[in-house]
Amino acid sequence: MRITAERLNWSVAGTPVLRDISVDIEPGQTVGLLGPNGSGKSSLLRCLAGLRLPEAGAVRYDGRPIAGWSARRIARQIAFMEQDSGPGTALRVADVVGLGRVPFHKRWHGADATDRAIVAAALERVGLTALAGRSWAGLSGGERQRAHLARALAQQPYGLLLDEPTNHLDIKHQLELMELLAGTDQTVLVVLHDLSLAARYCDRLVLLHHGRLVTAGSPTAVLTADRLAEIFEVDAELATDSLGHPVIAYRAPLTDKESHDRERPHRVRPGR
Ligand SMILES: Nc1ncnc2c1ncn2[C@@H]1O[C@H](COP(=O)(O)OP(=O)(O)OP(=O)(O)O)[C@@H](O)[C@H]1O
Repeated sequence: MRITAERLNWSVAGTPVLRDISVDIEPGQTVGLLGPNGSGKSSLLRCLAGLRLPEAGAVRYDGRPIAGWSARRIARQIAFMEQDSGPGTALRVADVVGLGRVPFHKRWHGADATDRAIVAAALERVGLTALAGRSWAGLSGGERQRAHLARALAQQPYGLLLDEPTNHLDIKHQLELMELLAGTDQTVLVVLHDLSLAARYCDRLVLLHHGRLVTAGSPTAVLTADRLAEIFEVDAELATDSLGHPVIAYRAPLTDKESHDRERPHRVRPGR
């Protein structure tokens, strides 16, 4: 599925959060959404998931504008895994993952054998089969994160929108998650703070700053030492490891002055 944001603008109490953002994610691509804290990544995902109504612009799935679509209709197309979301109830893990099947239930009907098989397969895919019967409340942060991914997979969506899904995951599970995302033929937009993971696993990267799109393109085109200095305010070195994977070594945070001294014309400033 192609997911498109077309000149999106969204603000809170008159303060612009997203400014004229256009992004086009081709079917089957895994795209990393990057940017410093507060740059608008979660807000953009929420607009793309139909949870925020942009003041201007459009969100399209396969070219069709989603304005006015029901939550159920959207949930049959895309799954959205939010940051640190959780039912916070006494549900079992399998019940939480089963919530991913709700958009497909017939009216007044609960889960059937097909739903249960899909939930079991999703739990297996994230390595949580053994915890299916456990109470949600007792899960660790990383287990919850994997269960949320299983819920999103159980939706069998055409598109996946994931907000920092590697939070709480140990390194093995981070790599497994990224391999799953890179290997799926679903369209994926994933918010990541780990720039090395993003560079290694994503087909393309989209970089936001102060609610604006700075650039979008291949990892090598987007992640340059100058951009890391100007946008993320760190002094960093980009290299390739012995396996050929891109790695970013951080030398130090930059002071405001040092970062401004590296400023280039493409730097996005608040209020412009
Ligand atoms: N509902 C809201 N009410 C008030 N301010 C909001 C709301 N949603 C977003 N914002 C503000 O908009 C800006 C962008 O927030 P957003 O959560 O999209 O950033 P982000 O890039 O996902 O940040 P982070 O990396 O810290 O998760 C922030 O300054 C945030 O405080």
